[in-house]
Amino acid sequence: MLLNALSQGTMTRVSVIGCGNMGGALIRGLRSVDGYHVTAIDLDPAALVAVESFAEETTDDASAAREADIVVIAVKPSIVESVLADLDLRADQTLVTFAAGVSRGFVAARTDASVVRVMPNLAAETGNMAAAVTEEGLTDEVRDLLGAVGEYAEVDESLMDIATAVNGSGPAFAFYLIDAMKTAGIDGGLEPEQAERLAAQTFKGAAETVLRDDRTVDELIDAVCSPKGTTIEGMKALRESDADDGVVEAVVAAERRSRELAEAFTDE
Ligand SMILES: NC(=O)C1=CN([C@@H]2O[C@H](COP(=O)(O)OP(=O)(O)OC[C@H]3O[C@@H](n4cnc5c(N)ncnc54)[C@H](O)[C@@H]3O)[C@@H](O)[C@H]2O)C=CC1
Ligand SMILES: O=C(O)[C@@H]1CCC=N1
Repeated sequence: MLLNALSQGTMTRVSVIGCGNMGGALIRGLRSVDGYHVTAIDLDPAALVAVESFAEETTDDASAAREADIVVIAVKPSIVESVLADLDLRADQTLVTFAAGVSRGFVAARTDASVVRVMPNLAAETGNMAAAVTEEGLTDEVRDLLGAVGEYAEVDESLMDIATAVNGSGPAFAFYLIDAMKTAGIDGGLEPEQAERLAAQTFKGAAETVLRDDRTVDELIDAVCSPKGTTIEGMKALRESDADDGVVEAVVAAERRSRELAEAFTDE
């Protein structure tokens, strides 16, 4: 059946080069959707073992990427150039680069494939990825791929540094905030497992509400705050704290680092 789908062109062949945290998350996420034939490529045998039950093929041979419709590069930024030097892609292939700070032009200058730059995040694994993608080089095939594992925003490449901070690094900031809520729950007497479940599910539910509900965030906060109730007291404490500043500082620091990284990847 797989062979039929491949020969009829209803299956998109995706090669993922670099199957660590991010490449592995994409591979795991694609396993839950139909229509993708995934080849996992990595030099580290342990990385291939970790994804072998989620991919159709695993190999340490990057030339396997010649068979793909879409080639995803998910190696560390410093390795992108050497990976591209060893790849010989065709003009009818699409190369998706995940590397932070590496410009689309830097990659495009080193391959015949058509290039699109994406800033993904780890939630690809559960189909909840938030990704930013450059308008330049974007095809419906890539839109479908990103849509298969989450939501995406099409942005001008000049916005990639801020996107890297907000949605690329963002999961780490959210994990940190969930942990703070969990710790407060434990301090109040909940078991660690209960506190983690309640805190994480609360963030998940709140995020889902923001995405689906037409009300503004301020209106949603109001909906939780009963007059003379509990939330209003908590919100007073939160508004008087430095919480907003801390989040802004985290995003600004990550954005700044993305710009610094970019300076190392220029052909000028
Ligand atoms: N980790 C994350 O949450 C995110 C990462 N990214 C980007 O994704 C890229 C990968 O990051 P991570 O997955 O965190 O790194 P990682 O270190 O977890 O994974 C990189 C993988 O590349 C493999 N690799 C190294 N050289 C290779 C080669 N020549 N050929 C094939 N495979 C090779 C390594 O063995 C490793 O398994 C980076 O460019 C990063 O900026 C983007 C958004 C989020
Ligand atoms: O920390 C990093 O550099 C990568 C890019 C965004 C998330 N992780």
